[in-house]
Amino acid sequence: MSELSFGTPLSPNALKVMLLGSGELGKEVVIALQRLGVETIAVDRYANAPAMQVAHRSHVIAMTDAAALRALVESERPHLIVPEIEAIATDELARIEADGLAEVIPTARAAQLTMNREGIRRLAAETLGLPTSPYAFASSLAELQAAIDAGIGYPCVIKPVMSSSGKGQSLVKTADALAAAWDYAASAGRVDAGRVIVEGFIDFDYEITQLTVRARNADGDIDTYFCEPIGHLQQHGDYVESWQPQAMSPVARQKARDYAAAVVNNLGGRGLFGVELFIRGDEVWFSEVSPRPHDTGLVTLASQTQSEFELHARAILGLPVDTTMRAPAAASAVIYGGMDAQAIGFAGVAHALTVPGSDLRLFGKPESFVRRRMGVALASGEHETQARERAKLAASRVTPVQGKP
Ligand SMILES: Nc1ncnc2c1ncn2[C@@H]1O[C@H](COP(=O)(O)OP(=O)(O)OP(=O)(O)O)[C@@H](O)[C@H]1O
Ligand SMILES: NCC(=O)N[C@@H]1O[C@H](COP(=O)([O-])[O-])[C@@H](O)[C@H]1O
Ligand SMILES: [Mg+2]
Repeated sequence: MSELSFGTPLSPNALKVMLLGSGELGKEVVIALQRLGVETIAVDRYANAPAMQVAHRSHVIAMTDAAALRALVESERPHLIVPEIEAIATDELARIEADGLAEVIPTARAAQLTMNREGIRRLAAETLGLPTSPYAFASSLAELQAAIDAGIGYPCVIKPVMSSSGKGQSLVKTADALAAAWDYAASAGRVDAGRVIVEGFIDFDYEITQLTVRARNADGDIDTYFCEPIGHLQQHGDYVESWQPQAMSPVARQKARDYAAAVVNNLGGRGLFGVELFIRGDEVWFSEVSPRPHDTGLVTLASQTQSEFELHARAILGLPVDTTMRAPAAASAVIYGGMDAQAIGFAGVAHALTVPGSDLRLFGKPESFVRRRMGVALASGEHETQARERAKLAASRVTPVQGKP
């Protein structure tokens, strides 16, 4: 990489970073960048998104619109472009990178491959030979049925190729539920690409996110760094609780690191990656990877010396990183909106924060949905059980309400 020079925000020598996607994860990345004197530009599909509330300025565009994306990058001329969500015109990012307009984090190719489940699954399973669930892709209900009949079988998991946080995802146990799953994938993904992945169901003991960082070492070369494994619980394909560290057998722990390294080193570039893995005994399956901070990694705000957001900021800026923990254990528990309403309030915040070792993030999303993540409770503890109990107790004390609490 060419050396990035740090300057003064809002001046001609500013080091400028543009986030594509401005949710809760981007908000923490912006805060980390601001602390290092970086000028930040937050972009999303709607106004007053969380990261927009802390960035120097913001823009509302359709990020899947290649022309709109190009025009914005040409007018802002950021040094780095940081994808934050799974709904971006990544082919245009590749052109922007090829034209030398800006550097895409971690690389435009990584953004392209991971934005679509087909790209990353074929890379991991077919190119790198990592164990994954059995899978097939389908562009019609008939193709989907044929793939299941040809060997995937039931139960299986059906997901739109472009989606995240479980949007459009179904667990299908019998053939009569298939048509509904196809329709749901088409209507509820982040982008309707008219295509789904169907995966054989893996009956795992537990699942983890292996946060892995590609960052410069003291000699200026890129090294791979691992965080302690993060265990998590998912409901409807969306995370509800996470904790760190997750206890693992030595064999599974080493496989997790090996698989994570294989994937992130193929994707290349600099930054933090969230590698999702399923574990049963000493067996490990690769599931997917985010080439950016991961929602389950919100726990690192309470557990690590440098949170996953600080690690991402440092890595992309070419700075050294420290992946050690600062607490014996920590946990996070999600706070959902629980209602469809604009500008909701939150009751019970002070009571929540009386839980020992607890902390809170309220994201400030302008609109709530029943299953929209609006905040997260964090807690440190002596061990996993204590940290999880504390985080869940703190989260349960925060009550979303209409209007003012
Ligand atoms: N093949 C599978 N077998 C068993 N469980 C699965 C399978 N695929 C997905 N799941 C469950 O559903 C969860 C969400 O799946 P996945 O990570 O693919 O969706 P996502 O929409 O990308 O979610 P996110 O953006 O939150 O990572 C997984 O963490 C796991 O708990
Ligand atoms: N699993 C990926 C993930 O958690 N992404 C995070 O959720 C935001 C979208 O939230 P929204 O759907 O509530 O707008 C994204 O912008 C990102 O911060
Ligand atoms: Mg996932």
